[in-house]
Amino acid sequence: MRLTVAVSPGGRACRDPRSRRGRAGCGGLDDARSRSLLDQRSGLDRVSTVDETLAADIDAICRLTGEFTLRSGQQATEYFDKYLFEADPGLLLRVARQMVDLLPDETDLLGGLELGGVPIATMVSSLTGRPALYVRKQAKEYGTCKLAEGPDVAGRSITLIEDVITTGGAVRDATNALRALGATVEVVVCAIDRSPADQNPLADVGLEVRPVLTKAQLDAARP
Ligand SMILES: O=P(O)(O)OC[C@H]1O[C@H](OP(=O)(O)OP(=O)(O)O)[C@H](O)[C@@H]1O
Ligand SMILES: O=C(O)c1cc(=O)[nH]c(=O)[nH]1
Repeated sequence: MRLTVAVSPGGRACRDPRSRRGRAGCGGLDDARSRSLLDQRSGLDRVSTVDETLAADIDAICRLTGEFTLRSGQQATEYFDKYLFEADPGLLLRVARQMVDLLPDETDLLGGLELGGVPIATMVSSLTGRPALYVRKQAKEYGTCKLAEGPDVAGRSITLIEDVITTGGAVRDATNALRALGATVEVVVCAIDRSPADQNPLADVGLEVRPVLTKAQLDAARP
């Protein structure tokens, strides 16, 4: 089943993405229809295709249990292996389509964070026609010596594209680095936000987090 709904722009601060995502059955998305919906993206009203089983499908393929050390140094008994959805072309496309609706209109560049944000940013770039940027953890030490690979970032508005947010540390580092290069960075769109509910882990750097899926949604989607 495919549903089409009208939504208003905004992110974690001004709308609850849960309100437009459910759990019950949904088949594949129609390419021509989605393209035509994307073409309508302008102004304040957006029309989205709701993917009702995305949370369940992502959870089923990505959630691992065990003992994991996270990037932040935290210990966890669960880990969302984003590469398991990114390596699946259908799932990657479905996540990217949901991200399209979360993008601020003023986005100049889609900044995919190394490594897991890169394939997502590339897919979103392909869907929207907006250029991608590939943001390294550290600048290369040879060749162009760039941290952000792609177009020049000075004076551009960059929306960050991330796979998973836990503490927000990786996104904070990228935000600070890009701002130091002269970019405007105000929003991060992520596939999975597993940070504590109802807190913005990036409020300290003035960044709005717009998740496709939260940990609570993934928990709720479990059979
Ligand atoms: O919000 P944080 O506490 O910073 O944690 C989330 C970050 O940790 C992972 O990075 P990692 O370096 O493991 O990812 P990669 O495989 O994408 O390089 C993930 O891809 C996020 O970038
Ligand atoms: O915090 C992390 O490092 C992290 C958590 C997670 O669930 N998945 C991931 O790729 N990284």
